[in-house]
Amino acid sequence: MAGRQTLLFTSIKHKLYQDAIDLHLVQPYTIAEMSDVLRMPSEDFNDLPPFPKDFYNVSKDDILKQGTRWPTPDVLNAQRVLMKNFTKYAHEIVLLAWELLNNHLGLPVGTLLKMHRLEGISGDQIHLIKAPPQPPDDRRTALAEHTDFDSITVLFNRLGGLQILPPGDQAEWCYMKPLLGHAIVNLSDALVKFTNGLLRSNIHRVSSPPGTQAGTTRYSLVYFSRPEDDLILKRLQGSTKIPPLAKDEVEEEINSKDWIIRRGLGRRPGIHGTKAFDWTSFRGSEEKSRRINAQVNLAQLS
Ligand SMILES: O=C(O)CCC(=O)C(=O)O
Ligand SMILES: [Fe+2]
Repeated sequence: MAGRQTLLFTSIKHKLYQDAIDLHLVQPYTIAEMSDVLRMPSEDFNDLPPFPKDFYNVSKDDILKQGTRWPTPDVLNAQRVLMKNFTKYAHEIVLLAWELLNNHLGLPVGTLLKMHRLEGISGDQIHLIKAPPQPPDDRRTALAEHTDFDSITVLFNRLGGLQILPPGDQAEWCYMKPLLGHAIVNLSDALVKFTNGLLRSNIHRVSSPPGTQAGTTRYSLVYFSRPEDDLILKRLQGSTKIPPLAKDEVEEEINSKDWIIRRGLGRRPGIHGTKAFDWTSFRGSEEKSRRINAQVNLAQLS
């Protein structure tokens, strides 16, 4: 873990890395063809929109043939075996993280794992991003500041550009340098809910890659692990480390599927009209995660 409060794991060495590279090798041919399907509007409403890039999401349950089969471009259908292997290996990393966190939090054995089973129906996704080089006079943010709306994100990058914002009001953005043979693991918003803010969501953004890397197309391969669809996202029971709710606090009753839809589609003007640009109604756990008005006893993290 790269810091108790940041709760961002680096250094998970795994045979998965070769699969990730294999998948990257197909991307130059695939993403360009797939990209129009899920294009998102700008997330950055106060500034220039992030620099244009292509991305595409592939559902775990579709790839494992256990859920909805989505219309898929031929170029992706040809890679189903590779995607299936990648999904299984990425999920193994996620299970390892659950074991570690479950122990760390003192939860009953298997609590987190049972909420994120490979065979459980969930919003887990492979997320492919292709970001072209930006001109030297336009090195604006490529992906705006955000937290991920999942439980854990496993991230394979070969180029730099990912930056994280540590906790605290004086915090400054730091680059995360990708290490060969390693994945980066971010903790995300569902864990903030499950632990009532004890674990923080990693606040991150993507800038134009540093130095000479800025001249190269940047591919990201991401696995989003999400709670199973029917689970209600609330503070978990059974750990003495997870802080109690505030007096009279009532948690909202929302299941994982509806929460994902709210976070994922909330910013699409085609669905929500101008309300889509009301960032505050769809944002993640930034306030709790920045710990500026910390209500969480950080000593409990040890
Ligand atoms: O490309 C990256 O390094 C990060 C991507 C990311 O944060 C995301 O897709 O949510
Ligand atoms: Fe992200």
